[in-house]
Amino acid sequence: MKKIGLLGGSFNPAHRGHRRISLAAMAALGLDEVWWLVSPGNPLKPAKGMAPYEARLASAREEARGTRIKVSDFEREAGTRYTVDTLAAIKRRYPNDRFIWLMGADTVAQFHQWRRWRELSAMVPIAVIHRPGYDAPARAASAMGWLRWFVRPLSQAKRWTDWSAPAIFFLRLPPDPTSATRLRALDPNWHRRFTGSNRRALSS
Ligand SMILES: Nc1ncnc2c1ncn2[C@@H]1O[C@H](COP(=O)(O)OP(=O)(O)OP(=O)(O)O)[C@@H](O)[C@H]1O
Ligand SMILES: O=C(O)c1ccc[n+]([C@@H]2O[C@H](COP(=O)([O-])O)[C@@H](O)[C@H]2O)c1
Repeated sequence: MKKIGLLGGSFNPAHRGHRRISLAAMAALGLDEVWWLVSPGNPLKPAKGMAPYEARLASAREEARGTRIKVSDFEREAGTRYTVDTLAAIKRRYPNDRFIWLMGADTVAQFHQWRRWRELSAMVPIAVIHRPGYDAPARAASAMGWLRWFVRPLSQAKRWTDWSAPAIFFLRLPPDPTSATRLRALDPNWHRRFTGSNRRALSS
């Protein structure tokens, strides 16, 4: 049995924040691996401004290099877009492994808009990762009205495989202020580095 953290994201582009929180979560939760599930398209985000899938995947591979982070195109392969469907498919395909869903505190505000989010919460434990500026809004989020009944103390975090879902806790890791929004503002054409002839030049 492997213990695996799942970090779903747009990775538009992947950045040092993703890498840092994944490595810190690995240590805090005793994970064997973290899988970055590169989303073909977040159902709640506009397609406009989303770089091509291959570029996002390539940026994630570069950022994850040399670690136990595995970059996965599972959602593209399985044809799933909603996390509840992705988790069902992953659990079917890897019945002997244990999974925990990792998400930054900023995503909790919209969690009540995710498809069948209560059902999703009953499928795997959830670790909410500290993100500067988002912790208080996360605790006050709409979904927390229900999820708060299932909050676990951080002191039990390493024993998450003993828990039955729903189970959620707030993981305080060294904060990292990096965001893809900011990186896109600095370099709107970041994806060119990972596409077409540039990509071939880089890898040769
Ligand atoms: N610096 C960070 N600290 C904590 N969590 C983060 C950080 N960056 C990203 N995450 C989390 O990683 C997951 C994937 O994030 P995503 O690919 O959307 O990056 P992002 O920087 O949040 O992008 P954008 O600014 O475009 O929304 C989400 O759960 C997000 O909350
Ligand atoms: O399942 C849903 O309804 C749903 C709605 C919004 C976001 N998600 C997932 O949330 C993860 C984070 O997305 P993002 O774009 O904020 O990086 C990613 O795995 C998305 O597929 C999932």
